[in-house]
Amino acid sequence: MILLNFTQIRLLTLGNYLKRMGRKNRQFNKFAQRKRERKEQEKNPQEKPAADTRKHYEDIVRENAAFEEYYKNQKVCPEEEWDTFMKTLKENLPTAFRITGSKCEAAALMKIVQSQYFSEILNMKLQVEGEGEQGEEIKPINLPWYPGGYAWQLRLSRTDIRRNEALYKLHNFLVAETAAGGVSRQETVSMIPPVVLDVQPHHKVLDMCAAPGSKTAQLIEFLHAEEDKMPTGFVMANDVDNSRCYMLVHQAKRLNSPCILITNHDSAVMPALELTNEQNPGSTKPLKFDRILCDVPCSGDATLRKNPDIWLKWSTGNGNNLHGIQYRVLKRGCELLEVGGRLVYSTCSFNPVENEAVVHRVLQETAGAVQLVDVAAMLPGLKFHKGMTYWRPASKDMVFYEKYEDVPEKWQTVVRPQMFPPKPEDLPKYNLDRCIRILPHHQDTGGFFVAVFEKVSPLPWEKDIKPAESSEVKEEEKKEPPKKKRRMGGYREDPFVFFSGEEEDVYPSIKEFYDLQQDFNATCLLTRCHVGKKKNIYLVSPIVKDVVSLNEGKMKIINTGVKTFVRCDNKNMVCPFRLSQEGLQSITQFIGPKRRLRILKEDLILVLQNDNPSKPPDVKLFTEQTQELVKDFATGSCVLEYKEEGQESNLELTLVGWRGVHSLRAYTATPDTVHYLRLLGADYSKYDVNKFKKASEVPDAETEANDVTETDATESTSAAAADSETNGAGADIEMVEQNAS
Ligand SMILES: C[S@@+](CC[C@H](N)C(=O)[O-])C[C@H]1O[C@@H](n2cnc3c(N)ncnc32)[C@H](O)[C@@H]1O
Repeated sequence: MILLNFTQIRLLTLGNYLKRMGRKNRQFNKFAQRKRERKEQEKNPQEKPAADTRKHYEDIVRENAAFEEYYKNQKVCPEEEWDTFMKTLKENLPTAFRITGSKCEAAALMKIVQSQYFSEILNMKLQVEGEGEQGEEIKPINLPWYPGGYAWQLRLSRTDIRRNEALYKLHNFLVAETAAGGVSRQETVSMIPPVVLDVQPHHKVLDMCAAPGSKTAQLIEFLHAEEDKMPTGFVMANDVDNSRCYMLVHQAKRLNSPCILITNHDSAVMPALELTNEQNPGSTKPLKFDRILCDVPCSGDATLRKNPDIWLKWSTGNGNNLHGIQYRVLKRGCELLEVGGRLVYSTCSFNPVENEAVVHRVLQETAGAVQLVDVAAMLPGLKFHKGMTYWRPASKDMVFYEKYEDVPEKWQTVVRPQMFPPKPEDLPKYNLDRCIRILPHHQDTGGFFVAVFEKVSPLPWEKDIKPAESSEVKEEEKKEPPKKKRRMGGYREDPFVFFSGEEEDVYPSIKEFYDLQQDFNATCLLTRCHVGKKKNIYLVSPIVKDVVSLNEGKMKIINTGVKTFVRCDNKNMVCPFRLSQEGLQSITQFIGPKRRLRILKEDLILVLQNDNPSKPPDVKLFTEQTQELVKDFATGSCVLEYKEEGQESNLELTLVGWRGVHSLRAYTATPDTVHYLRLLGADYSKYDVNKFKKASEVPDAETEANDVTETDATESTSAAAADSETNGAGADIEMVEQNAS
């Protein structure tokens, strides 16, 4: 047992202790830190330079008199809980994560987490000073309200995990599985909005303010709830900030979904889009969404535990300034929502001006067309306070107002009439108490606000819009060549060029080689260039194709489609395209037996453990069964399949493989390789480096560089790692093989 000696059972203290332990192993390296800061800044330029924040983070005085005065006055927390509320706010945030991926992989990973990684934590004890040898267990908490029980909260902060040698395996696990898409690190309360949105595989889902995309990832996971079945719905993830849209691209890439579309708009003025009208083929209808997430920009003061720099800059003005954009985004969300659909409005702010005031304003304007829903039953075991029904907007000089008439002229453009609460007699109309307020001390998390709406009828201003908005495509238009697509100003993405059908130049050889089934829809394949050699071929679901084709001129599409085929001109392969692991899950059901190899566990481990592209494992090393299978199997890209035969497990893995002249190998990126070896219970120790040990062996700069590999899962994943399928480089390998033979 590892006994950690602390003066208090406080995460803050634990953090400091582990920090000291970490420092023993790691000298501070200014050069590496500057490099890390520069990288951070490039990734997220809208945020303040890391150098400023980093300097403060460790020594920030976690106090702000105006914050306390404002929220005490607003009564966001019962008086008897105030001290606990403030005390918790000043502590570091515990780590939380979700296990993701296909059902069988998630179940297998869950077992591994519990049996291997949590046992390490359970062996650690927090010791209270003066209480002898015994301490309190740092027991991981399974979040009772998360579907399938796949989410966990630890009593350790991210820094604790990163800096403590005893936890290096857990740290490596979180980093590697985040890159492989097996785990998503996400703050506990931030997981709530997608859960209460209740996304089903057939839903058209819009995430209006999506970056960096931790909630988008959940929406995609819920959309793919039916394993091995392409959802008929899709997720459109939008953000106004172009650079942050690329965080969404990385997030989506990790999850390999052909059902996601990333767009770059101000969602308060999101364009009206169209969809093919299934009831009347050849005509279109307005695209309305079944589910909308409206996780608006906010003052973020409920994230003080994670972002202590907010203590330094908090002011009443922040909330007042954001109310307007929050209202406009929510209002547009209500317009884009299908009647019968559900919308979730959320913020990470305690401020009623950003929360209930925005909700109330929209409820008032929509006159009963949208209503708040009570979703407490969807969150068993979650502690929260009900929404507020009374608050007093305040000006920057901390004067609180009962009614708009009391607001001095100089503040009237800041404190607006719509920010005030409903009159007591109108309260029953709005059910503001159905909103959910989570305070940090409720279950040792960040704070959060969630309101769930349902649209029960068209909005008052929608009633006059006739269904004629749906437009017929006339016969003569059908025959005309497609009009030149209008390009959006300043919009520079490569085009999305769909295959015309089976007659597309490269398609026949792909179809023939991969034995593609008749029901595969070739028009869902696309490239990103009009002319020249096709390099990567992407796949989207039919509904995404419909949305892109009908609306490309109206919206700024940043990304869509999973990379499914990659050009690989190789004289041993009749088809010039190899498969890509990214798109394999989506296309595998259409690939015929000609290019599939079902191999044994030991053979799969053999190909995965080989990481030398110039020396792929010779077929003679495989079991007789596999040797027999590959004997007459044509060289080139293929699907490697494995199914665990056991009563307790139903693990099924599908990987991209490469049949060489004399060899067989996997074609996976390193994080995926580690993920599969882990699931198979095989040795992956060469990837599980103890950076603390390494630090004592190599110069400082390298150790610091190792640290940089850890990124916030919610912010980014290693795009490079995910992209480079490092376990294989088909063409090169073949060349080596040929030379050898
Ligand atoms: C609270 S963050 C969203 C977090 C995200 N939902 C997640 O879970 O990872 C708010 C986001 O809204 C974006 N944003 C701000 N104003 C916007 C607008 N008018 N339209 C669309 N997005 C906006 C910001 O760029 C920011 O990425």
